Amino acid sequence: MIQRVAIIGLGTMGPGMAARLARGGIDVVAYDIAPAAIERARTMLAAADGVLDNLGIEAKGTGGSVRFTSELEEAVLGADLIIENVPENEEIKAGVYRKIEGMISADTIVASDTSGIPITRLQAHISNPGRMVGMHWSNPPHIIPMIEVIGGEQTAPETVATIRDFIRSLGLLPVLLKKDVPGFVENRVLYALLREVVDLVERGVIEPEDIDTCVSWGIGYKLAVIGPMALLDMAGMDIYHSVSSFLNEDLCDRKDVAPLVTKQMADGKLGIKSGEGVYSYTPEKIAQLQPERAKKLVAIRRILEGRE
Ligand SMILES: NC(=O)C1=CN([C@@H]2O[C@H](COP(=O)(O)OP(=O)(O)OC[C@H]3O[C@@H](n4cnc5c(N)ncnc54)[C@H](O)[C@@H]3O)[C@@H](O)[C@H]2O)C=CC1
Ligand SMILES: Cc1ncc(C=O)c(C(=O)O)c1O
Repeated sequence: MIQRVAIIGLGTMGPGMAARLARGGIDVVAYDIAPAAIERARTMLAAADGVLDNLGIEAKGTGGSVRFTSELEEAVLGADLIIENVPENEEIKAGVYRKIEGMISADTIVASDTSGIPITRLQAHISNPGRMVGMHWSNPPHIIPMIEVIGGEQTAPETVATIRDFIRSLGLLPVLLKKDVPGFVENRVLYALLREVVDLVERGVIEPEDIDTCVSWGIGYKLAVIGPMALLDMAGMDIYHSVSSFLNEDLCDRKDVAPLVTKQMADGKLGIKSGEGVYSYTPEKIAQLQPERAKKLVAIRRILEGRE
């Protein structure tokens, strides 16, 4: 029974994850190497809690708790589950595993929120790899209920089953992968789409604002209700066969990072986190955008769950 969870890493994903776990009655101790991240996380946690109220997510039992600490050992002491949530860099993740394995019992489950580093690779950096599993949340983690569960080659079946059941106990949706592939499933689909989108903008086929409208109000809107495999049945496999017979060979299949992305990185234009990316963001715009997006995601989710 998982009752106490340690979250290591409080950046984009950590605070929302902590809020959602606590709402599920879990006691969370959250740590970050950067004190500023811990302070920022306190504000983000409060905001996420407000969104969970708007989502109508009731606290389980008497509700869980979230405590922040700047001491790694305090975070992991007595934890039933460790969620590693540090930058998408294998060496940084490996460093965390090396640090904590002397602090936790050999059978404490260590779950990585990695976006796509194969769990089999991460397992090479921890003792008793059978207790390591992928637990890939989606951003924003307090709103998106689907969590991918990925076993590496050495992950014990009972580890996968424990995390699957834990996610279900929170009222969330575990999706179990049959194979440990780079990017897992959600990000392989997302990155195939993003590769095509960036290519179309880069080639001057369409403006960023217009492709956002096209995708959000076209396939994005549809896919929220009708999954891609079900969409094949709705469109007709014959249509898909005909169109893919000429279109597949024309789709972007680049194996490198698009120049547009490389330039944005070189210019420090990372997006909301740097104030400018594809679009520009003032602090006021950011303060308005995130609750506005949360409100829309909440409304859509209520409808998709048949609660409206
Ligand atoms: N940003 C996103 O949309 C999503 C990210 N992920 C994955 O989750 C993980 C975390 O992603 P983000 O929250 O976006 O990263 P982030 O870069 O926003 O935050 C990472 C946090 O980890 C902290 N950190 C760095 N080294 C550390 C260490 N050794 N010990 C403790 N804390 C340390 C940093 O101070 C920072 O606060 C990554 O593996 C990422 O791929 C998963 C789903 C969505
Ligand atoms: C661009 C991008 N990359 C990774 C992830 C998740 O791992 C997300 C997301 O969760 O939305 C994303 O948007």
